[in-house]
Amino acid sequence: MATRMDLDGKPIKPMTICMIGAGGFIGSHLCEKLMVETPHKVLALDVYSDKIKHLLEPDSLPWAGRIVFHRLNIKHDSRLEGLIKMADLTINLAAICTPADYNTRPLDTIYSNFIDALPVVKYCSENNKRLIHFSTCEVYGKTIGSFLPKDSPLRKDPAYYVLKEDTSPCIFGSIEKQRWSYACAKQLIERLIYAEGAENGLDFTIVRPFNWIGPRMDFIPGIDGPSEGVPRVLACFSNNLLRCEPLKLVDGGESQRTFVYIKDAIEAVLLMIENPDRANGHIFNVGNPNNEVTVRQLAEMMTKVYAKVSGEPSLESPTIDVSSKEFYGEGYDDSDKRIPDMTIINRQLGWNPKTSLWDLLESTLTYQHRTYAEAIKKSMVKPIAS
Ligand SMILES: NC(=O)c1ccc[n+]([C@@H]2O[C@H](COP(=O)([O-])OP(=O)(O)OC[C@H]3O[C@@H](n4cnc5c(N)ncnc54)[C@H](O)[C@@H]3O)[C@@H](O)[C@H]2O)c1
Ligand SMILES: O=c1ccn([C@@H]2O[C@H](COP(=O)(O)OP(=O)(O)O[C@H]3OC[C@@H](O)[C@H](O)[C@H]3O)[C@@H](O)[C@H]2O)c(=O)[nH]1
Repeated sequence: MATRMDLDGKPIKPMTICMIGAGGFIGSHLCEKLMVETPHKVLALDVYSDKIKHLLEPDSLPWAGRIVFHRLNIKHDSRLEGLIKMADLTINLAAICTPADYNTRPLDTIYSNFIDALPVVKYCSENNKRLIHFSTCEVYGKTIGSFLPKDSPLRKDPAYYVLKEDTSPCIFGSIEKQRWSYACAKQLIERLIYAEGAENGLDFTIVRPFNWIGPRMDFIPGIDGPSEGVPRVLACFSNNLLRCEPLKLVDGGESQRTFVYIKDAIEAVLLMIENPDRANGHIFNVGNPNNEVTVRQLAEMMTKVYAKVSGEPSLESPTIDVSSKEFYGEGYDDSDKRIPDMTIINRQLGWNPKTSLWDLLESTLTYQHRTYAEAIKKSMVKPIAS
């Protein structure tokens, strides 16, 4: 492998990375990228390894020995500090991060996103180790524009909705709207990390992902996850399409999101890993401002793309409305609009997303169809009554 150069033309020394939550959606893509394109070593920590099995076995893989899986729960495992000490850099991805949990399991959500991350920050700070911590675009909460009258012309002014790391406020709903338990816990851990940087010199980077999507995201209920489980929207809609059911639009599907392809986003993370002088001390939005849709438009586009990749006709009524109370339960609330400002990541790392929403849905739904269609068909064949 040729020596890799950083953005300032300096050779990059191979490093050891302690990746917590390596077995999840983002972790699996990051591990893959690090194994295929770099000489870095990964200590991969998670309670699950299914999504990175293809990187761990067989022993004949070209990167064998550069990735080692440690099955552990960071809530209670004395090996954590030792593994952080063995590494040059720690990346913390571990979290409960599906909205269906925020209002129904608020304690687990707060513990997972704040309390369980505390020792990771502490061990990094005490041992002078660099930390890349995964936060979320949800820390912005609702836009300022959402509080303006519906017909206010100011709603069209980007100053009222574009989300900027260093100037936008964090606006959450009331305490009984437990949806915000996640965003609030993430915000407090960001503040703690920032304070460790300011008071104790911790070298940190905070990542705020804006709806990264792609293969291996979450699970398909009843196939590789619980039948009653509610994953994030990509997997919910994929599940509906695979089962030829209408896609459920929560509260009319009016909320807006920008979606970025996981492979584009992982490029940004690799730049952070390999350019510490440019990434340390920064908070980065990572998203694709050009891929904005309402959830209803997402449903319509996914329906069209799925018909194309599966060769199956779409339903006559491809969507159905459902209230948030019915779908998520009491205490749900929503972010209205999420457009990331890209100035800081562009200036520091020169990163820009490349893939259009149509293209990323085409590759992702091709994967979903190839991976799940047969299993779904089998699960839907009802046993004949004797
Ligand atoms: N995917 C996105 O678009 C997105 C958006 C915003 C923020 N994020 C943040 O990025 C991070 C990763 O997200 P993801 O989409 O890969 O989620 P994910 O659920 O697929 O991955 C999280 C992983 O962490 C592991 N984990 C959780 N608690 C653990 C513990 N106590 N000990 C060990 N492992 C534990 C889980 O088993 C899982 O494999 C999270 O912090 C999430 O909040 C993701
Ligand atoms: O079947 C569904 C699922 C979801 N939705 C809607 O689709 C939108 C997106 O829902 P997602 O489940 O992807 O989650 P959100 O975008 O709200 O939050 C996510 O954002 C960033 C991360 O921190 C987390 O991964 C998650 O909190 C929401 O408005 C939700 O109400 C539907 O209309 N139908």
